[in-house]
Amino acid sequence: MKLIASDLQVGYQQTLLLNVDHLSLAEGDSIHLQGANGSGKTSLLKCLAGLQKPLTGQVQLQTDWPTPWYRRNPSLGQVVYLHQSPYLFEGNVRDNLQFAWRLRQAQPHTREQAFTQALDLVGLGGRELESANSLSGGERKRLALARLWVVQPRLMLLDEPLANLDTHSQRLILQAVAQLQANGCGMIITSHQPQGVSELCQSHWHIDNRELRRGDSPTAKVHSLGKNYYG
Ligand SMILES: Nc1ncnc2c1ncn2[C@@H]1O[C@H](COP(=O)(O)OP(=O)(O)OP(=O)(O)O)[C@@H](O)[C@H]1O
Repeated sequence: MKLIASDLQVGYQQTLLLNVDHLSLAEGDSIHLQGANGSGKTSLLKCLAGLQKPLTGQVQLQTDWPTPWYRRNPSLGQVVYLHQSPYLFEGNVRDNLQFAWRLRQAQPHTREQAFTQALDLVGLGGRELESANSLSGGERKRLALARLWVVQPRLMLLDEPLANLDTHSQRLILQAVAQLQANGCGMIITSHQPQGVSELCQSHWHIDNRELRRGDSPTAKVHSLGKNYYG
């Protein structure tokens, strides 16, 4: 599975934030996306996730198998965007996982094990029945990641998952992300804190002067991105 974007212009009405000639995100890729505040990182991730329309250009999802007739949106449960301040559903912690489970194509008998694993991974084990609204900001982010882990997407777009977290929560989040990555999930992760994220990622992209560039070379404009491009 691969997301491919070409001739993309990201922005709002008359405001152009970012030009991208061509990019791809495939399973197994891991990319750290950086850029100044307001440079358009969130907007780019939203365009890639299909949550926002680019000004021009298109984003396509390439799969190795046909989408079943009953699945109107082929990216549902396959490409997941994690918001900076994740939205949690009304109800308890378990309800939030239950919702995510509907998007997972897995045997029903594996559900309880998946829930337990997901909550243990983010340090929320044993708190299934607590109201999601009563969780702290850091715990909410951790639950959102557990929810994402339950889905087991093929591609994920993580928007500042470490922002406003203490070091314990950051470590738990990075651990869960690393496990998804080990399962082959491709990812773009934005973070102003390179510590921990840089080590996880094989590629570094940087938004500079409205262009997407390789982080280690401000002159190398990104054309065909992904694992192979960077060798
Ligand atoms: N719905 C919107 N309508 C108009 N402008 C918007 C909208 N959403 C974001 N913007 C503007 O687009 C610019 C880029 O925002 P975006 O959130 O993509 O940047 P970012 O690189 O993720 O920033 P940060 O590092 O602060 O999270 C900002 O100036 C923002 O005000």
